[in-house]
Amino acid sequence: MRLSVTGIVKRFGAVTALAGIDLTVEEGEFLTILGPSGSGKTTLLKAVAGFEVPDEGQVHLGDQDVTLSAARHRNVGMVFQNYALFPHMTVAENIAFPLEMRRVSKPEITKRVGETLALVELETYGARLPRQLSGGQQQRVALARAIVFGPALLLLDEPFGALDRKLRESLQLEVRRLQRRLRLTTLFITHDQEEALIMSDRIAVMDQGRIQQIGTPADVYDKPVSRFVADFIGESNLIEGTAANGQVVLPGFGTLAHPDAPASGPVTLLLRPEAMRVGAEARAAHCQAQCTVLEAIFLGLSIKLRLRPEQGPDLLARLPLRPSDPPPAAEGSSVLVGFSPEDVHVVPRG
Ligand SMILES: Nc1ncnc2c1ncn2[C@@H]1O[C@H](COP(=O)(O)OP(=O)(O)OP(=O)(O)O)[C@@H](O)[C@H]1O
Repeated sequence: MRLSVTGIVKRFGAVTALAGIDLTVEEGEFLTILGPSGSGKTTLLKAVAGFEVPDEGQVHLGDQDVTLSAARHRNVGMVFQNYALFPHMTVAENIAFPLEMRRVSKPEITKRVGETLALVELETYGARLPRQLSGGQQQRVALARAIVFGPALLLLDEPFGALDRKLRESLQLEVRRLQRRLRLTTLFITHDQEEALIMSDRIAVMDQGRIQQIGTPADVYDKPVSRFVADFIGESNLIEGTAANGQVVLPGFGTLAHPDAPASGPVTLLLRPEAMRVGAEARAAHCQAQCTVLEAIFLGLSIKLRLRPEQGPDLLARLPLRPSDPPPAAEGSSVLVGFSPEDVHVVPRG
């Protein structure tokens, strides 16, 4: 079901946790709230779930205003970081619990628990206790319990936070597959930008109780609307310049004409490490500078270079690597580094 949040404000004493949030999650959409610690993600999720009453604003699920409804009346499934399974109940009993609360008949419960166990690929685990499962399996049980009753909305609060990297990656894909298959409207919270980019239809980037930008993963990565978003998502080089007479002057790199640059005044350019041209490739670039390679970090499929130009801050470059490629630059050597207008994004000033 469609979720819409309008004008939500929540204060805790002098702290404004949410400073006016407007957000719509379309039916079947996977929307991620991404933001640093303290930005208001959990408070927003609680207002949607019904654990926190906002000071201002409304929450609608479909056509229904649920702003003041109790959590148990909202038909919302939830998964948190710390599993929160009932330790004394078996896996099957845990999954049956929301159905029992809804007074579903015994045979129907047995049927639905079986189906949902199969969905999360735990068919043979129904009789186990949570402590007899791995962390990843427990999280799949928590997911099964959250979806077994066919919720209108699924809320996920850092559900993979406690898992190791490999398990986290496989569960991310599994949850996404399941969410797509069931067309579950999903609101997902994370502070992990990589996870947000992998999983989401859209990402809302939050800071200080406000949504700074909302868009597809490609939008927020390629066209951040502010310095904060550019810096928070992915690795970035932010280069300061000054616009005058249709040209941006970049100390040490020369000048660049860019259609999005202002006519005059300060300009911040975003240059992603993978957009940087190094060595022979830099020769045809509009802007160029000789840089010292401070560090060359081998990453398997690519190599990351930390570069020091004669003027301005250090820069990062990431170059793809094939197994037969010779190392592109040694630490301590000097390389030509460059970029052209199509490689950069002008970060709006706000
Ligand atoms: N019950 C509360 N009483 C007082 N202040 C609170 C309460 N809950 C949250 N806050 C404050 O509101 C702000 C937003 O907190 P919130 O937990 O929503 O952030 P978050 O983005 O989820 O952070 P994290 O990623 O660390 O969980 C913070 O400044 C926090 O200290």
